[in-house]
Amino acid sequence: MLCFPNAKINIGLNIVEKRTDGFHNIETVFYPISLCDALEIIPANKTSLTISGIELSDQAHDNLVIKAFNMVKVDFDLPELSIFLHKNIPLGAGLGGGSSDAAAMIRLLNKTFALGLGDDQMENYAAKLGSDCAFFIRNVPAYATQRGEILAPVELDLAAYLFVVIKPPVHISTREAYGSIIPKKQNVSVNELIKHPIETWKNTIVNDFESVMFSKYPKLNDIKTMLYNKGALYAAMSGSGSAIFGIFPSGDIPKIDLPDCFVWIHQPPQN
Ligand SMILES: C[C@](O)(CO)[C@H](O)COP(=O)(O)OP(=O)(O)OC[C@H]1O[C@@H](n2ccc(N)nc2=O)[C@H](O)[C@@H]1O
Ligand SMILES: Nc1ncnc2c1ncn2[C@@H]1O[C@H](COP(=O)(O)OP(=O)(O)OP(=O)(O)O)[C@@H](O)[C@H]1O
Repeated sequence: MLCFPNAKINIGLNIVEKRTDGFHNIETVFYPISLCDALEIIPANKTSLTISGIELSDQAHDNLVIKAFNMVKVDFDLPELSIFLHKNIPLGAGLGGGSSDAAAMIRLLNKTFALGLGDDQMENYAAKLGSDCAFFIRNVPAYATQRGEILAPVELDLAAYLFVVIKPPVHISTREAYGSIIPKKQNVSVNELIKHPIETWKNTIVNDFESVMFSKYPKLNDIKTMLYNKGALYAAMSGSGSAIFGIFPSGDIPKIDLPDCFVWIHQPPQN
C-alpha cells in the first residue's frame, strides 16, 4: 500500500518554558501543506528499507519509519516488510518530514493489517517517536501545546491561498535550536491571534526561533523580507527552520530566483 506523507508549517511558535525532562513547553498552530514524500509497504520475507530522493545520512535502523514499524510490531503480529521511502520534503527544515513519515507508517500499518487502532491510540504511538509526530495522525490544522503533542483542532482554512516554501542550504538541528532560546510566555496565544484576518498576522504572530536564527543566518531574514516584497500576506520561518514560507493571494505566481534553494510553490485549484 502506498501513501504520501505531507509536510507542516508552524503558524506562530511560542517557546513558553523549559521542562524538567529537557524538552520545552510550546504553543503553536500546525498547518498541513501538500509538499510530500511517498511511502510504500509490501509484505516480504525480510524487512528492508529502500530510500530514494533527498539523501539521508542516517543508518536505515535510525529511520523514523523503521522505528515506527518496530514500535507497533511489539504489540501486534506483523509480517516483515519491504519499505520504499521517497524523500522530497527537505531535512533540517522545520517542516516535520521525518515525523510525517513515521505517522504515515503507523497509519499504513493500521489500515493494511486491520489493527483496529483509533486516532487517539495512533497519536499515543506517534508521540513516542517525536514531539510533532502526533499531529500527522489526524493531519488537520491544530493548536498544539506542551511538547507539541497535545492537539486541539482549529478552524483555519487557507485553501484559497498560494503557498511558497523556501529552504536555503542551511541545516538547523532542532535540539540545538531549542538550546539557544530563552523561553518566555507571550501575552496572547497563537490560537487567538489566528482568528483575526491574515493581513494582521504580520504584526502579531511571532515564531520565537526567528530572532536567534536570523542573527545567526541573516539570509533567512532576507528570504522573509523578499517574500513580503513579492506580496506575501504573511511570511515566517517554520518550526526551528531553516524553511521560510509565504502565504500569498492566489493568482500570479511570484517569481523566485534563488538557484541555491529548494523552492516549492502550491497554487490553489483555479475554477
Ligand atoms: C520545532 C518543531 O518542529 C515545532 O513544531 C518541533 O517542536 C520539533 O519537534 P520534533 O522534530 O518532533 O522534535 P523531537 O524529535 O521530539 O525533539 C528533538 C529535540 O528538540 C528539543 N525539543 C523538541 C520539542 C520540544 N517541545 N522541546 C524541545 O526541547 C529536544 O532537545 C529534543 O531532543
Ligand atoms: N524518514 C525520515 N525523514 C527525514 N529525516 C529522518 C527520517 N528518519 C530519521 N530522520 C532524521 O531526522 C532528522 C530531522 O528530520 P526532519 O525532516 O523530521 O526534521 P526537521 O526538518 O528538523 O523538522 P522538524 O524539526 O519540524 O521535525 C534528519 O536530519 C534525519 O537525521
